[in-house]
Amino acid sequence: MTVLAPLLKAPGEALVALDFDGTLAPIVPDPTQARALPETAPVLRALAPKVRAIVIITGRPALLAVEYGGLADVPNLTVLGQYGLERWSAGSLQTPPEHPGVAEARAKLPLLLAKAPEGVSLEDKGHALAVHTRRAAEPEVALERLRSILEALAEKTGLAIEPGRLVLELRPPGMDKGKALTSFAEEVGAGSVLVAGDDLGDLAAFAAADALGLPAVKVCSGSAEVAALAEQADVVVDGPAGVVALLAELCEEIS
Ligand SMILES: O=P(O)(O)OC[C@H]1O[C@H](O[C@H]2O[C@H](CO)[C@@H](O)[C@H](O)[C@H]2O)[C@H](O)[C@@H](O)[C@@H]1O
Repeated sequence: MTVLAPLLKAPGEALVALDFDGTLAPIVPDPTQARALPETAPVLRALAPKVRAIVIITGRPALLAVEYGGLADVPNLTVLGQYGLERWSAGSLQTPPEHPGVAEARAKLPLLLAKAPEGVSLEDKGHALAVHTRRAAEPEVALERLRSILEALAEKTGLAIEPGRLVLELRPPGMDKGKALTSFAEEVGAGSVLVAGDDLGDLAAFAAADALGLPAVKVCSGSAEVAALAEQADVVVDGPAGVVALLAELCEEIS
């Protein structure tokens, strides 16, 4: 029996919830160069009319996920960006006012990062600040060295630390992918859910999928970098190519 069976009893009620980086877009050294695999948008366009809704829940700003995914013309698609703070659908973006701690952290970070190893970079997402170490010579070492500095800054500015794949983000507290998934599933009246992710931030979405009490399929986009998500998954696929293949299979299985 296919792992997709929980969705196939009433596929028109299924909510398909997808992460972006590492799940639809292969991980690359430079965050500005990440792009969804070219098969992604066509598969989502074909799947959209067959399911209740498709939602992308991402740490990225919603507009960037739409742009980097080539997703602007996918029908029935909502993008919840910045871990659920932002919402994009049908070409329109809702975004909240900036948390005051972000401006404070933005002002302090250049000095704090002045002595960071070469290759450490800052991604300013407006609502959050991400410190990346993937391009450092020793990425894990650099990340550990920065952890206590960034934790202290988060505490001082009222922000939360979001750990990810060779990244530590300072972002407003209070929202996470689990809360975003729960409220969206309730809003659309989902009868089942497929949730796919690759990183620690997706653990909350996996837990929310369990807590909804609906038939659910939790998909881990596998990598050597994150073990915790695979342990919670119903199925581990081979990175973004495996995710898009599974979505194509779902599309085909729904007659
Ligand atoms: O929730 P997601 O869609 O998974 O976004 C999480 C963060 O992903 C991005 O960083 C990751 O991908 C980069 C590009 O492949 C990679 O260079 C980096 O090492 C990864 O951590 C993104 O840059 C962040 O803003 C997202 O929050």
